[in-house]
Amino acid sequence: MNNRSAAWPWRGDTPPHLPRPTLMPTAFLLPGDPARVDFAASVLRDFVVVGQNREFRLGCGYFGEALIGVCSTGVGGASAEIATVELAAMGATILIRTGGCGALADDLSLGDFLIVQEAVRNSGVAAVYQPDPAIAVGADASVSSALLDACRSLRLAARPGKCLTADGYYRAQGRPNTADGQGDAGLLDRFAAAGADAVEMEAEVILAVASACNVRAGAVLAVHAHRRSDGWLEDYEATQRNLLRIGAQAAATMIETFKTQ
Ligand SMILES: O=P(O)(O)O[C@H]1O[C@H](CO)[C@@H](O)[C@H]1O
Ligand SMILES: O=c1cc[nH]c(=O)[nH]1
Repeated sequence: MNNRSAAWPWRGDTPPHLPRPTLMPTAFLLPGDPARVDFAASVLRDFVVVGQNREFRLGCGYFGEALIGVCSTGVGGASAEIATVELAAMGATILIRTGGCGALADDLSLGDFLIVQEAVRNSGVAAVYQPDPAIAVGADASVSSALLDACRSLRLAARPGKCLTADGYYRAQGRPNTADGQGDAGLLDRFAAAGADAVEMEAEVILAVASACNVRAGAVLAVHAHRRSDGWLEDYEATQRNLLRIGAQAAATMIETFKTQ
């Protein structure tokens, strides 16, 4: 018998998209790329991949005594919305995007980290959760502060700032859609004029959905590309491991902080 609800198609406490861990962490790191989940084995103790369905690869391990989950969101707002809703409904209370971005700000270099304080309003998926464009979509201040502290203690170059979440990678980020096509530098100028230090594809959605689900969320973004100098970080692996290290240290701090309050 099919007794699943179309409105909420969970089988009991099992979500329709994400694998469910037996022991559910309260804090999750959210890379876009499923391959980055496996890098967590070098950051978290006893790291185990729980499973993968579609773009959602999920694993768990320990940072000190803190149990931390890592779950890929896939590319873009639609799949990031699914991951955020399902993790929140499974009991996650802290979500930290650990992703890559294309920098716009001149003071950001390849391999630097941007700690997102706010997303410039742009994503259509985020607008479903916060329709008023005049209302800011921001990171939880305690998450941002824990991320900045983690960068400081790891001696990694980082600064707070604003990202812009695009609902596409090529034209939506001012790129051409053929190898010999023209990009749209004017779009990048408009993004920068609106306050964006960098462009990526999930953060505004995660922050907006997390807020609707009463979950604390933030984001640390590594500068994988620089759209002004046209630079591209080819040797990206160490930076991706540092993304997870920053996120894990901040998540462990958050878990400890909220345990003791
Ligand atoms: O570095 P990750 O987290 O995969 O995310 C970035 O990379 C993808 C584009 O290549 C988009 O998902 C963008 O946000
Ligand atoms: O330029 C970039 C780099 C990473 N991720 C993006 O979405 N854009």
